[in-house]
Amino acid sequence: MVEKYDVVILGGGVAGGSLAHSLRRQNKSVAVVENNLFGGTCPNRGCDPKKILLAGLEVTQTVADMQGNGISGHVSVNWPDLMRHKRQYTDPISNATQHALVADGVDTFHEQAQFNDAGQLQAGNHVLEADKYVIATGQRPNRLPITGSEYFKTSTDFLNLNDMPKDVTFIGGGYIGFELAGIAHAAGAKVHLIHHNDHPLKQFDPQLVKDVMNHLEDEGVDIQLNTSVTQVAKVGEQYVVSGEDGFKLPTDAVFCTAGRIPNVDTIGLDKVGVEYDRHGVKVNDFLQTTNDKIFAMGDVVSTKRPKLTPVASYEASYLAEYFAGNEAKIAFKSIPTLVFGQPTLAQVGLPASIATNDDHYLLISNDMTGWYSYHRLNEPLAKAKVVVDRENETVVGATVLSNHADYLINIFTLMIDQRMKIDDFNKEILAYPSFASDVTYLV
Ligand SMILES: Cc1cc2nc3c(=O)[nH]c(=O)nc-3n(C[C@H](O)[C@H](O)[C@H](O)COP(=O)(O)OP(=O)(O)OC[C@H]3O[C@@H](n4cnc5c(N)ncnc54)[C@H](O)[C@@H]3O)c2cc1C
Ligand SMILES: NC(=O)c1ccc[n+]([C@@H]2O[C@H](COP(=O)([O-])OP(=O)(O)OC[C@H]3O[C@@H](n4cnc5c(N)ncnc54)[C@H](O)[C@@H]3O)[C@@H](O)[C@H]2O)c1
Repeated sequence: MVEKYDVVILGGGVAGGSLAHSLRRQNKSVAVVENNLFGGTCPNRGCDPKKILLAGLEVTQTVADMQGNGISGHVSVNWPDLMRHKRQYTDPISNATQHALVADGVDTFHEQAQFNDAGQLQAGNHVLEADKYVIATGQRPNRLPITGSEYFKTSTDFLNLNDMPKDVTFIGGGYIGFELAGIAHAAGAKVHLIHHNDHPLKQFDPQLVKDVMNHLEDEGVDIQLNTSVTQVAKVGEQYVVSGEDGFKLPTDAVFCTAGRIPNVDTIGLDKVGVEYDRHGVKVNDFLQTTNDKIFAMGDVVSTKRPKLTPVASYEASYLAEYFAGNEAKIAFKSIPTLVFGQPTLAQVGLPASIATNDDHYLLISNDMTGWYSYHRLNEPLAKAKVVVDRENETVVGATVLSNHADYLINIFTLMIDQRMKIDDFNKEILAYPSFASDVTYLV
């Protein structure tokens, strides 16, 4: 029997779940098909569990920074306890998310979703038919196609490690490689981070990336740039990572952190004429695919924009409005991006480099390390670069490196999106002393 809906959503992650709830508020009949954990990557195996495990780094680093400044005695991470702390949060997520959908009147299917030859959606033994379909199947970890790739572990494995190995290696210096390297180091592992060229974290300000790397190296993390890994072999209980020019590294665990690939290959897109490339499903300015009944949103979309949770939610909100009859094109706002750690590196809007070649912009750089807010906890690194549009007297870009860069970058994001005049911002009465009140000294 064919089950009919207004909208069927493939993938019950951040984007899929959020759209389903919004569509129920419009009294539309909705089904969500999820083949793994409801809630998707972010709360189960991404942002949230990662940030809980980062607590280990935050606490140990803060105590270390404060030695001799009123704090004595070191603390260490008990990984199994920290993992239990994480699981207390993550274990209930999938069931709770599915129950919330069901309670809202959404039909949920715990099945692999795939289009069939008739253009309907097959979900196990169920055949679902809808006026509109939305692909929100996200991404999965990339496995570099080298000899021994079967030995690779992924970010999902890392976020579920029962015990922290003594020596761990990450291949790929992107967001995930850097964030997990910081967590593993704080948990007591000897950490190696191997990157194939000389610009890891290529989306970020190169000088501040250098500061992050110097800091990690001072802490004892081994960073190998310009090293292409060609093989992983199992030797006894260990693994040996080999690369060009005789590179050899014995280690206890190898995590492939060399990017993520969109889940486009197993959902029958060719049967319904939906085009995609290696970055994901191709969409127009209405998030519509090359089949006008089928839309796509979130990480699975082919785009150069950062693939992040708030972007997935934003696209879900856009589609809810579009399906309600508001047919404006999607317009993106500034997207702040962060590499969480101690320090955290955060960026939004135009990069600092733009101001070096264009007189239209003024670059204001500050080393905030000695400032009150950072002196308090004796933070070793606190820097900010703010790009100002000279004519309009507004902030158009910012990069921040500090343990609390996430607070500041959100303030700069608001200033950019609201096109707030710097003078107007400086007239606000903000709680003092706080990171936000420091912004007046940064612009
Ligand atoms: C380790 C890690 C850390 C991250 N940290 C951050 C962070 O700090 N901040 C941030 O903003 N973003 C972060 N992200 C990115 C963030 O998790 C994603 O941008 C977000 O989850 C995207 O939401 P989505 O709904 O598009 O995809 P997902 O949340 O991945 O949801 C897609 C869902 O579709 C399901 N699915 C796939 N194929 C099928 C199929 N054939 N049938 C049925 N279901 C299917 C999947 O199981 C999944 O549940 C992180 C990601 C990772 C991996
Ligand atoms: N804090 C956050 O917001 C956050 C955190 C984690 C993940 N994410 C999201 O998840 C996505 C995926 O993260 P990611 O770190 O896996 O991807 P990424 O694209 O950021 O980084 C992958 C890195 O691996 C490198 N690489 C590629 N091939 C390699 C090779 N053969 N050898 C060595 N290095 C190689 C790339 O040059 C790149 O620097 C991000 O783009 C982001 O959207 C966000």
